Amino acid sequence: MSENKPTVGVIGGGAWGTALAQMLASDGRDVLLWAFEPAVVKAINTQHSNSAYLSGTTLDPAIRATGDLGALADCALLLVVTPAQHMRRVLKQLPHGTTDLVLCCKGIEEATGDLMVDAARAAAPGRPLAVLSGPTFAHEVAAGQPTAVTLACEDHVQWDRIAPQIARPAFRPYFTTDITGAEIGGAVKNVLAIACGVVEGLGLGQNARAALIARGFAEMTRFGLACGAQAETLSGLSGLGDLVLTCSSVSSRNFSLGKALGEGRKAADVLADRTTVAEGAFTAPVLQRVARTRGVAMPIVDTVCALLAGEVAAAEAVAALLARPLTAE
Ligand SMILES: NC(=O)c1ccc[n+]([C@@H]2O[C@H](COP(=O)([O-])OP(=O)(O)OC[C@H]3O[C@@H](n4cnc5c(N)ncnc54)[C@H](O)[C@@H]3O)[C@@H](O)[C@H]2O)c1
Ligand SMILES: O=P(O)(O)OC[C@H](O)CO
Repeated sequence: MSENKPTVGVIGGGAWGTALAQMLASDGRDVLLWAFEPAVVKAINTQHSNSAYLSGTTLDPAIRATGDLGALADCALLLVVTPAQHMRRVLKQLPHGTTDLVLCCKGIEEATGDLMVDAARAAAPGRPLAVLSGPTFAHEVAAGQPTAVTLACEDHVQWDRIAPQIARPAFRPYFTTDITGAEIGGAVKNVLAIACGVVEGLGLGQNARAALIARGFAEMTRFGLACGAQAETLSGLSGLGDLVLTCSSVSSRNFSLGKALGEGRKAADVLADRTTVAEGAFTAPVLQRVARTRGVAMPIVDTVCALLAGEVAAAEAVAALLARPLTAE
């Protein structure tokens, strides 16, 4: 056990929770990771691996796993890395405490339309909340490759508590107090990445993908501003930065879902074949609902919703987008 550095807890043993644990352990600190599946707990503790969600990485022995959320009670900081739709239920099982929760999941809660921060506030009252989001493929972070993120905090006091525990030579957080903006960027980019994957699956070329990224960013910005986000956050790491990453690579589960749709597969079939999460598939319908309530036009998001629901074929969906009335940029 490390003598000087407090143990950090990670809630969620998927690719991202495991990669964050590996990154956190890289300065010799102990990390306690809660995983949902007993087999993942066992594999981390006995084989120092998580082949179910992050294959090919030998985990630092300073990472221990548990299936008991109560075991995290003494951790100095807790990173929350469950899928968005499971977060509220998991946090309700966490013992009461005043340790900071750093929310690392990207999505909007389907049942309520809540951002993660609102769901977490209700599920774990009394805990200070921060949001970590940005262009972060898990396998690259686990391999120690340079990565920068937005760490949205309530204030400088919270930042001073959390940032030193998270920053590493190759993992660089940037400060903002715009928690809403950091959340919205991460949630909306997943839906837009599905659209970019469709373009790839249909073989429509690089011009079309760049157009979708730019017009998608316009949708993200309209929605974010309507929800009180700051433009600087939306054009930063957690917004535009993550949008560019996720819209450019089949390493993205959202992009690869879209690619499969473009190739003619049904969303339900693609998702049934996976154990990993494509958050955009869950966020898209609730994002559409909230955007309509707020009077925000999001035609690309609408198109993704129609595709996911199987209401339209990919080629028709693209044709309909291109046939919209000409307008100002
Ligand atoms: N993978 C990445 O590169 C990455 C990067 C940044 C953010 N994120 C975000 O992190 C969050 C977690 O994604 P991930 O990639 O680590 O997951 P993953 O796709 O690798 O794994 C799925 C996770 O879901 C969990 N799970 C399944 N059923 C559950 C249940 N009933 N209750 C609680 N947990 C359950 C599994 O234990 C596993 O941890 C998502 O919101 C994702 O958008 C992922
Ligand atoms: O694989 P995706 O599409 O969930 O993207 C992972 C991360 O959010 C990229 O920042």
